[in-house]
Amino acid sequence: MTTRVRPSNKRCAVIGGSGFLGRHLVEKLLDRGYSVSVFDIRQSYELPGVAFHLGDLCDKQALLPAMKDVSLVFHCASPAPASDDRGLFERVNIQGTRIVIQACIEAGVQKLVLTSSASVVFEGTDIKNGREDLPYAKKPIDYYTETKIEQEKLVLEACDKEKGLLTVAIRPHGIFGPRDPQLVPILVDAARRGKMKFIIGDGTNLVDFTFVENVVHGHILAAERLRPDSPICGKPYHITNDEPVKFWDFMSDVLVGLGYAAPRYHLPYALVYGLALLLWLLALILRPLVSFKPTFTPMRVALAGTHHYYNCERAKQDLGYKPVVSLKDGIARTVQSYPHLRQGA
Ligand SMILES: NC(=O)C1=CN([C@@H]2O[C@H](COP(=O)(O)OP(=O)(O)OC[C@H]3O[C@@H](n4cnc5c(N)ncnc54)[C@H](OP(=O)(O)O)[C@@H]3O)[C@@H](O)[C@H]2O)C=CC1
Ligand SMILES: CC(C)=CCC[C@@H](C)[C@H]1CC[C@H]2C3=C(CC[C@]12C)[C@@]1(C)CCC(=O)C[C@@H]1CC3
Repeated sequence: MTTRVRPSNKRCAVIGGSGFLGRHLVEKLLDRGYSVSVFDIRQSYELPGVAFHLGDLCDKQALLPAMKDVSLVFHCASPAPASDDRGLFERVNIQGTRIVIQACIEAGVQKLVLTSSASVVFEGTDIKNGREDLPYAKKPIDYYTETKIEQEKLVLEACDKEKGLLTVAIRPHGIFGPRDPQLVPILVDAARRGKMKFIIGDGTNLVDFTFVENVVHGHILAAERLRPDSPICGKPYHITNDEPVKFWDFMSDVLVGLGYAAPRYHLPYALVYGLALLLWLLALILRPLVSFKPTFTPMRVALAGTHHYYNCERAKQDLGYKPVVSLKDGIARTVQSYPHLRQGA
């Protein structure tokens, strides 16, 4: 006779646990006494108390062992937005998420916390203090966002008290912090190539950037409050630093902190957006002959030149969320963590 071990509520799995956010989440979960299984396509570190399971999340048979005796699953895996590969995003974020949900049900997992994105409502035009009830973008800015929308819908619709699976989605925005492979490295690369001299637009557009430990805090609060009788079941939550900042001030603080000059010269938004669109079209037409990846994509120009900041009152009310690290401290800790990206290093 086989006895099924009752999943302990301190055993969890982190899908995407080798990534930037995933690893910070794993570290905090360990601090809080959880034992953690990581499921990822790669292993990027080793830590006592963490069991790694390597595989593609689209493969249910590979996923199931990572969910054995686990009551809580965090799903924070996704291909990087910069890959711009529609087929890959659809396979991993949509089909793969269906498989994650099926695996959770089969393995008897009780709670699934998805890392979604605040960008699921962003269409490239201003969002000021956006709440969770804004409609999903009808024209998402890229394939990544298009598939993040479908992914979030799938996870929230899977919330079913009768079947015993409770779900919630966290929507962070502009995550930054130590070990981030995107924001600071892209910025420094642009600065080193002399492309960070210009401010797109008048430089007053406000944006949310969120220190990674605040994003982790939001995930853990959501997981611990997810119960059959709680109002959070099947809902999305914005998690930000709750300190909207001028996009170009944030970029300047990071650049200056690393020893680079802050951007100074203004370029009209419409001109840069038009040029980025032209370059993107050119890259598309020439793709069979030459492959080049422009730094200025329409999506990046929209992110750099519009307001996009979000209200996180719902998370404060329902999750008891409050950022644990201020923007100023987050920037200082981030800058300190990249000695190899300093000017002259
Ligand atoms: N960074 C940000 O500013 C924001 C991120 N998010 C969301 O947060 C989550 C985490 O992002 P972040 O930590 O930045 O991303 P990372 O790329 O650092 O982490 C994602 C991890 O998932 C892995 N992965 C990708 N595809 C698969 C697959 N098919 N099977 C198993 N593992 C896979 C990646 O491996 P590999 O690196 O080899 O691809 C990587 O280790 C994502 O869902 C993202 O959409 C939301 C808002 C903002
Ligand atoms: C708030 C939020 C969603 C941030 C996302 C992070 C990235 C998309 C940005 C990180 C570095 C940024 C950057 C640009 C656009 C947006 C980022 C990629 C530029 C390409 C914008 C145009 C420039 O002048 C150069 C910038 C380099 C850095």
